[in-house]
Amino acid sequence: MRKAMVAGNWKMNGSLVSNELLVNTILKGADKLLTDSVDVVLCPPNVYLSQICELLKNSSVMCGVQNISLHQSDGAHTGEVNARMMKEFGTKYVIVGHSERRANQFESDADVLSKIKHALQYQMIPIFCVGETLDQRESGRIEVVISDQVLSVLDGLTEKEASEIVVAYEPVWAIGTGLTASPDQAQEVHRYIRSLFSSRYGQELAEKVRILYGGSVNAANASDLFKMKDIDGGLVGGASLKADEFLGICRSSTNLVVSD
Ligand SMILES: O=C(CO)COP(=O)(O)O
Repeated sequence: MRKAMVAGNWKMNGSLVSNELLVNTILKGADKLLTDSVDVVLCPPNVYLSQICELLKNSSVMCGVQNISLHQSDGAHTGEVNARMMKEFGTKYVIVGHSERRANQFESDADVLSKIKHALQYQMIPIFCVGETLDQRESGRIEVVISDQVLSVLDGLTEKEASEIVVAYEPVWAIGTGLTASPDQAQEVHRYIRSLFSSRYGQELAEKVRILYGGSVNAANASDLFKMKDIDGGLVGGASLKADEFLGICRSSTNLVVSD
């Protein structure tokens, strides 16, 4: 059975004061009943990692990061932070291949694969993001784009590594736009992603992989999305900066329809 998961990607937002208020309010609402049924993860900007990990220390809410360096070894890489350093703070998850980094930092599929491998080497779970642009969707290329992104990673992973990652389907046109994919549109792509895992590694492994949806998720639309068979939770941007919205999304995910 797949455990639901909701991860908040704070992107480049926050301050020492606002973070403390946000995390403490989330912690008040994220009781054991909730975190027993959904993995709740907060991914702040790196500079706040120490603060957030400290605030989360005795809770069942987990900490993640938004990126790790492509450079695995310590050394002369000005401005970079590697997986080993993140892990020292107790970081459990790392977002890899987000469309904003693919577009703005020119991260390639090969970079994404390297980062996934670095993360796994330090026992961090990668949240591997894929998704098509509006142009790609409208020109009927969703499956080509998604399979290129997914297979370029699966081709470089062992079966064990593939079983350890989380996938996030984030249609680029739905990120930060208020345009959410409909539950049916999202389910269709999630089912396709799972079928790619299944063709490569068999149904049993594919059924264990968690596939999150991201793109304008909020407390009002989350439960309809999370009811879909292959949607196992969410990767949330804007709404993760508001405690009530984020907790509402986490609660919706506990209604997940999961397979045995
Ligand atoms: O990019 C996202 C999460 O990684 C989604 O962002 P929004 O929820 O703000 O659309």
